[in-house]
Amino acid sequence: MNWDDDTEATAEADRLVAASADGEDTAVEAALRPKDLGEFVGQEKVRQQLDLVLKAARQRGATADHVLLSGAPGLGKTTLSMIIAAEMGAPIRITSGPAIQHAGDLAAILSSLQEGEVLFLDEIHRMSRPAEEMLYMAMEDFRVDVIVGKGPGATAIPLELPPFTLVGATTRAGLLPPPLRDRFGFTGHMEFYAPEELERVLHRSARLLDVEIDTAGAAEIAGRSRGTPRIANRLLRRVRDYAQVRADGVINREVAGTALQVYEVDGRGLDRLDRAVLEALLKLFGGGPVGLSTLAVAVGEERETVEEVAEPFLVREGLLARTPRGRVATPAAWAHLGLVPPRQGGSGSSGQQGLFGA
Ligand SMILES: Nc1ncnc2c1ncn2[C@@H]1O[C@H](COP(=O)(O)OP(=O)(O)OP(=O)(O)O)[C@@H](O)[C@H]1O
Ligand SMILES: [Mg+2]
Repeated sequence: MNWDDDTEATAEADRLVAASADGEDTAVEAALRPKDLGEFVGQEKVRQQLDLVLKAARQRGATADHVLLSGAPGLGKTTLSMIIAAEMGAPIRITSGPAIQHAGDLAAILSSLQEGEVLFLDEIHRMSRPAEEMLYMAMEDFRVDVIVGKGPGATAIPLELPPFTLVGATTRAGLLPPPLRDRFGFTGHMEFYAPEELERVLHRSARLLDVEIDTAGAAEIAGRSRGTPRIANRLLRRVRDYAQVRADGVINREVAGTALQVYEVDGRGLDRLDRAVLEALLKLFGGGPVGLSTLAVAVGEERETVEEVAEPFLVREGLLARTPRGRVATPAAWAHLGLVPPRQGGSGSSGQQGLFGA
């Protein structure tokens, strides 16, 4: 089993720009979740495809095919699973891979499903092996074998299940065994959101939270939200606090910008840790290449924290590259911190090339 994302979650926990949910998110997210496909912002492809899958099933009066949703944390997988149930007019049962360690746990859930019910299985890549194998048969034949007894006397009692729709969610589609992946009729890959889409999310959330925000204010927050609605909504709540205490309650560009400066989230969504990593790389190591361990010591963080918490976003933003010789800053990193890269030594003609040569 793969438990390695636990370290990441702990190290991430106290960050304002963490993509994973914290306690406060969990409390307010239910209120901010779009309730149907029409309200769900962005993800045009997945939305259109899903719309067809669900409409066709409804027309046939059938249960929808199993759906797999994959994508980074906070992009709307849980939200979409609830929308699927709502669109099908079906009840939804919510559980997760780590909660199902024994095949028996899964058998209990499956055998109590109603016809047409949506079973949402979050973090499906973290299910135990025996449960996974039981799921294969349940998905394909709507049947499970319940094993009674132990050893040579054990018998398998077949149990018919009502047709149901499994909606699996994973942040790591690559970790799913192919036989499991193949049993989904439809796979939706969730992408990071464009700034304009996040602006729409923000205007909608502001309306629900009853706070006034103008176009420029929403744009300011959207640009710092790392392509992720969950982060956009969290930043909105912090900016709302600032607007309430220090301004007249209205969120405009200046209020949003100043508030996020207070919380150390910069114009591109980098926080203190991200900037510390970049600054060390540029100022202490001339832009690299430098080894991960050295870089971690320089910023006073664990190796894993730098690698799993800070780097993925820096790489995605094209600010940092991981090369076989070590970590290297890109020209965009120098520009972002307002620094000038040192002239490369040697022939001169190798210039930038030297920075990226592996
Ligand atoms: N397309 C969207 N339109 C509007 N709001 C969205 C959208 N996607 C996500 N959100 C908001 O972002 C928050 C996080 O979404 P959600 O919980 O569905 O993410 P997730 O992909 O399930 O994350 P995780 O991987 O951590 O489980 C929710 O509060 C939801 O309101
Ligand atoms: Mg979720």
